[in-house]
Amino acid sequence: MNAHPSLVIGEPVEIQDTAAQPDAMVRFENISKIYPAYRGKPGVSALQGIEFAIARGSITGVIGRSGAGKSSLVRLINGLEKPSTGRVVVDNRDISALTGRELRLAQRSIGMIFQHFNLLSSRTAADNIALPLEIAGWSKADIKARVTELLALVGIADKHDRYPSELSGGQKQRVGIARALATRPDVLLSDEATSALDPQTTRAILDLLANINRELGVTIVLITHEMSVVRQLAKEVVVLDAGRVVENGHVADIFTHPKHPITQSFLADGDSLPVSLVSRIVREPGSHAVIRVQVRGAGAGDTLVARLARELGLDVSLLSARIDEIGGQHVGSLVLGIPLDDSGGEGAATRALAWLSQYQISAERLGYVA
Ligand SMILES: Nc1ncnc2c1ncn2[C@@H]1O[C@H](COP(=O)(O)OP(=O)(O)OP(=O)(O)O)[C@@H](O)[C@H]1O
Repeated sequence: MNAHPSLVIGEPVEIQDTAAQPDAMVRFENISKIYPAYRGKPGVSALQGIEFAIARGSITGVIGRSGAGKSSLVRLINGLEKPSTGRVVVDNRDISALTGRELRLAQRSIGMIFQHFNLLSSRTAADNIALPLEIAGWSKADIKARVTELLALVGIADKHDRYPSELSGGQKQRVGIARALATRPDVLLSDEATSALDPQTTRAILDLLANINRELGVTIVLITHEMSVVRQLAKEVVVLDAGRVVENGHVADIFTHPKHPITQSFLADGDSLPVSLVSRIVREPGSHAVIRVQVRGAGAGDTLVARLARELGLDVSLLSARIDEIGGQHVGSLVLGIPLDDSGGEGAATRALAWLSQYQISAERLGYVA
């Protein structure tokens, strides 16, 4: 029933022979999570019948609408929450059974990054990164060496003595990533880590996470409500709805043949790009700047590319186009390639963005293609 043998999802619940999954880093076994009634508030059944595994070294996206149970699922992985039924096995240990010192030790091998970074404002970047090492009892000399290494790894070696208030959102998240990796975890949990960042910075942070996965072999579990984030980074995706896994498998399979209405609705959100195009978009200047234009209304986009090309005298390429009819309106997006100048300058792309903005057409720069 599943496209990928390491992901086994129940609906109805299919109990996996765990011996057949020697490479599972995280295994959810018959998990449910019920938050009990509290001070007159009714109990909440946040997760039911969760049964799947996350392969060692993989990048798995967990996507769902608000309240679907994503944060509950991720807090079960690092033992911040206990399941109401079932076990969560991380690196062959039942983390749900651990308490006290044993749990704290296990948590050192599971790093986490957050939407709002969760840095201490009174500490410099270096001292924020040092914190988990201080707690783990490392010597001052070892901490100093490790922090220098981590700052370089996340590309902010020059921000050692900066306070969070002196850093951009992307730089703060780099500090958060370095802190999460400090104790050399096997698993990195990302809870909406790019939701507060602009598209360009999001892309840079996702590239950094991809490098970390490739170079350090860290298993990444990525919680998000944005399909574009899953599409850019994850190889596997798990779609959650109302506490249940409704679809899972390879990202490319799920995106080309979404079966569940929730998955289809994520794809219709307008931020979707063909997988083949996403894999071509890079951050370093290539031959064309890539600009996504949102179009809306009768005949949306029909003449836009031709007008843009004619009025600005540009050789505009249409890299992708998607127009849906929603409630009788045409809504969609065009992805355009605008050639860089001979010297690699972005004058043409800047003029195109100004032209679009003059007509109140919303547009964003996604990166470059070679
Ligand atoms: N500590 C808690 N006590 C009671 N109910 C909770 C608690 N944490 C989460 N819930 C409830 O459990 C359900 C799932 O919440 P959860 O935060 O896991 O979803 P989510 O997909 O991460 O949502 P969001 O994207 O809004 O953060 C929701 O109905 C939520 O109100």
